[in-house]
Amino acid sequence: MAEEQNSGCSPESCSSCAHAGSCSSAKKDLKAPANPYSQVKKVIGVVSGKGGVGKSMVTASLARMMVQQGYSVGILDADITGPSIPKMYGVHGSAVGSEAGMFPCVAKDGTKIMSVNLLLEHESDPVIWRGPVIAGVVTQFWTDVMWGDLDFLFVDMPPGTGDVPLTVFQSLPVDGVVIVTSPQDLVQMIVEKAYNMAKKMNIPVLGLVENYSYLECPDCGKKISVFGESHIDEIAEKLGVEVLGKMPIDPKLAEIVEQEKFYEADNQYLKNIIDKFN
Ligand SMILES: Nc1ncnc2c1ncn2[C@@H]1O[C@H](COP(=O)(O)OP(=O)(O)OP(=O)(O)O)[C@@H](O)[C@H]1O
Repeated sequence: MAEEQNSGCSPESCSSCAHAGSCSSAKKDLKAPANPYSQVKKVIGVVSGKGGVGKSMVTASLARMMVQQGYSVGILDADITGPSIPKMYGVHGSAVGSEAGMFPCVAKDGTKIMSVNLLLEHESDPVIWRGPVIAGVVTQFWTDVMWGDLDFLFVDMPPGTGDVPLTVFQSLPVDGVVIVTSPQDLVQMIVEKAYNMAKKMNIPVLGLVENYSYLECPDCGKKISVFGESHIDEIAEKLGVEVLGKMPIDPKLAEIVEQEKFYEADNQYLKNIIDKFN
């Protein structure tokens, strides 16, 4: 249905319009206010069209890289039903709050983390909430958490294009998204879904990261394409975005996650991204 619009004005010039506030053609800003104790310079979303591609691994790797560059960094774990960030960093305490809001937990390398796992009585408690409740909690991680001064806040999104990514794109001032994928069948369609969602929401796509690209034989150095040949370069070209990195299956990274010591990780595969964030 066509929206009523005052003649002679356009939504773009609302601020100087005498009808501002009453005109239904005005674009509604659904952004939620950050907690007054948060000054976040850049919000970067990490998304994937489907689960299990190593999105949390990429989120934590990006965060870690920026910490290594001397930036102050936070991770908002928006993967409410499958949170994995705190465990990767060996953070198991309960987040505490004051009247002004919640304090994020701080990992050994200074990364600030907020995740539903830091609020549950037992980490193994399942979160059995409806979509809108989950989306509300993610918004509260922005409005109620006192992030302090951050250069970068990375948002680890749940896979897919459901309620939570929609809420994050609408409610948080996301500066850009990184799309994570793996070299498998249907990858093009899945990447395009994530890409199209970001585009529809006017969020810049910073580029694509391919995870599980290959496995390097420890004896002869040969690269084995465990999940088949990569098509990421063709997809990136078609969409007009950059390939930011290709990550192999790296047993060292898997081990550091297993040991819950991601604060010591040194992921060299995504270094090209640093310039993208500055
Ligand atoms: N490149 C890699 N090398 C070795 N292990 C990896 C790599 N990427 C991810 N993993 C491991 O694979 C498992 C799944 O990764 P991760 O939790 O990042 O997936 P995810 O995409 O966030 O999952 P989901 O989207 O389903 O929540 C983890 O144990 C992680 O440590």
